[in-house]
Amino acid sequence: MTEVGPPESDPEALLQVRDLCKYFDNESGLFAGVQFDDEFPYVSRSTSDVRAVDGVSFDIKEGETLGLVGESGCGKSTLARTVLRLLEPTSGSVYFQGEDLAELSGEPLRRMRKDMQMIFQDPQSSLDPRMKVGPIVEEPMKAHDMLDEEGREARAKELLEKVGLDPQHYNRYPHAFSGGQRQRVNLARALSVNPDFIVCDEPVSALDVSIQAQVLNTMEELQEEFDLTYLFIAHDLSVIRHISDRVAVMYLGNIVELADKEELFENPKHPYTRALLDAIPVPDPRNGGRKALLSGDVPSPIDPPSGCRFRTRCPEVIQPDEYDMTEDAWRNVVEFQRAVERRAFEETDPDTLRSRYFGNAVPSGDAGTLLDEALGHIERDEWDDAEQILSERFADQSVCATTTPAYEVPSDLTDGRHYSACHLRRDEALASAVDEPAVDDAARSGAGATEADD
Ligand SMILES: Nc1ncnc2c1ncn2[C@@H]1O[C@H](COP(=O)(O)OP(=O)(O)OP(=O)(O)O)[C@@H](O)[C@H]1O
Repeated sequence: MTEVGPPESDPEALLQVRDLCKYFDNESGLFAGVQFDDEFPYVSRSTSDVRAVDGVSFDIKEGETLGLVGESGCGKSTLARTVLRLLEPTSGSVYFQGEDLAELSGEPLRRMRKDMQMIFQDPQSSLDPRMKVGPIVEEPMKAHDMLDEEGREARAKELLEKVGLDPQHYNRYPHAFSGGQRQRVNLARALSVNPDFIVCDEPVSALDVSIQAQVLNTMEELQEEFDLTYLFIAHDLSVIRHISDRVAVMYLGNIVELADKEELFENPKHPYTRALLDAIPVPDPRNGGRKALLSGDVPSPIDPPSGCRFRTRCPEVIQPDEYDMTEDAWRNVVEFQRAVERRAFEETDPDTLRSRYFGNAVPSGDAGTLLDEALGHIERDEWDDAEQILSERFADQSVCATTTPAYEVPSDLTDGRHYSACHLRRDEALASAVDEPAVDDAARSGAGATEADD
């Protein structure tokens, strides 16, 4: 396990998450996923764990909204549930108001949970259709023995009004409300126990765009009025931009970038963040609606890439030190290696492949010899051998594969900190650490980078 989140912790933060991991066993059965070794103790770690959250660290300050964004399946919901200890962490720690949640159980944990509420994506299924909305809002108060019956009803009505609903609708059933209104009922329910912190897991994703902004505005007003702190999860960057103070970008179980909102959107430092921003739909249809999308699939969280998780799709993966290819020749090698790995073509003739993939720049020297060997294997239909040469001698030799990146870089647009898990930022991180030697240990010693351990 390797810590790959922002390294420093703010002791004043409301929530401190440190090196948090949540792995799921992907198989069932007595010996499923267990590897047998020749030596005692004979059994080592599970080989089929889904590493949904793998070494995540961040803080959330009181009163702020941290946006958490990433593609479907990157681990956002698992992270949220593990932070709230609805899921037991595999390792790592979560401190809330200075208390280690792992140390709590029974009544103290229950009390702490009152201060940490969650709102889910689907307002339809999170409301019991057989219950009227008044009692739905009162339910958490009842569970925590808050107020008497009359007091709870009065508070429920007051909260319905605060979230923008008619308190007269206390006796209506959820089906009588629209999607946006149902999400407002969820908000009222979460607020009923007077929490400090709310995890909002895609709360507006199921709503029409026109309704989304209204619900987001209400959430901002409530934050102000009730001194709330939000962890706000969304895959939609425009929603994240609307509501967040700071933004964390997640990819395959890791946080790859974290910065103030303005800094992140205007000055993204991680190629994955840039790719996400480039994929935002462009309103002008003459631009084709969307700009470049990421190529390739997200790798499996069961066997994630070593080093930087994004390296197998990264357009800017770094050339191994041992070669001295031109920028174009290296890009061509990367593209060819990925095409061979995906078996993206059937052509086997070396000259045709050379002109198709290396028209503008062919590697020379040792790299050229290796490429010739790989092309020879393809000509003989030995695809696995070609793939092995290209992966082992090129992709796996990159610093992006051998070392896990974790850098603190200067924030150009705001006073906040800017974390970027990308080796392209190493020099920047080191230079800023030299300017301000006391700032951060993580930006030294390979700027927090660690040898890949997988
Ligand atoms: N109970 C589970 N058992 C095994 N794997 C799981 C379990 N829950 C989640 N996963 C896997 O963990 C990874 C992260 O899932 P998670 O739902 O946290 O992602 P997400 O970013 O919230 O996605 P989405 O936006 O689609 O909800 C995925 O590969 C998912 O298949």
